[in-house]
Amino acid sequence: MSALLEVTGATKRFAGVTAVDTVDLSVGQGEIVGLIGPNGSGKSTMVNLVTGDLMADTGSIRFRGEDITALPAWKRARLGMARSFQMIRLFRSLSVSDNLLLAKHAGMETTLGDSLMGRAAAREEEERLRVRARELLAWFELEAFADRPVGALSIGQQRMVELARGVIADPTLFVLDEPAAGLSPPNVDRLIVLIRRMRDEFGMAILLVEHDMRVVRDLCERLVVLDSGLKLAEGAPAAVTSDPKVVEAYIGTGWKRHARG
Ligand SMILES: Nc1ncnc2c1ncn2[C@@H]1O[C@H](COP(=O)(O)OP(=O)(O)OP(=O)(O)O)[C@@H](O)[C@H]1O
Repeated sequence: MSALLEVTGATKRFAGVTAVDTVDLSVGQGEIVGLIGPNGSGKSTMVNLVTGDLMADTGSIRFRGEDITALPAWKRARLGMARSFQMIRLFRSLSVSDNLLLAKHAGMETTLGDSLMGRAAAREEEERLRVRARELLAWFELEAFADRPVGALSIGQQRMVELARGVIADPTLFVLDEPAAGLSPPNVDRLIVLIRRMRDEFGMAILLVEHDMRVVRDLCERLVVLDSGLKLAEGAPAAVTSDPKVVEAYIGTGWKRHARG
């Protein structure tokens, strides 16, 4: 069976720096794959190549059997790709509920859709969307915050809103860029449970960039390690995190401490 996502030989250079160097990466249907590596190893660049926020200089990307190498981010989103960002990107002055509704609208051809469906049908669609947003807010235990501006929420709650905002688009692949960043240990525990449930209940595959080794080891079925833009290792988390060349790449970065913790 072909992979859901198949990146072949992706390369991205920035003035003198090869941030990602001929990297292959695949994610299967419903699989949770972790992308790890020391600071500056190319993880964010790789994620941006997958989502279309950056275009690869060379290499190809296939998603759901389609060549998406030249597609912009919004077209990849429409094909079923969602993402979260390292620095949370939400509309801080808008309510939690409106952030979800806007996310779904961004994936719909609203103007064209309205005229094609007629106003009654558009209203029905709007109502369906509101019901789905309420369901998801309950799923993420955010109902009590539905009408609050996002900016008034804690970082942990904002991370949950980001996840809900991705899930409302019904993605087949959700790309998460450091979802545990800035979370307290109890919130990291909760995040691990929720991400696994997202995959199990909604059937989506997850590509995860993460520095927190507990998250990576608890959640991921496969790890891909980058170092200086190159793929250094790939495999099951236990084998990869004890691989001497992976440990060596991380020496001096503080990761060994996390890895043992
Ligand atoms: N827009 C850019 N312009 C120039 N150089 C860049 C740009 N983006 C990334 N780089 C460089 O590419 C390399 C890889 O960076 P990238 O952010 O992808 O690494 P990372 O593994 O995500 O790092 P971190 O773990 O610190 O987030 C680094 O040397 C970085 O300085």
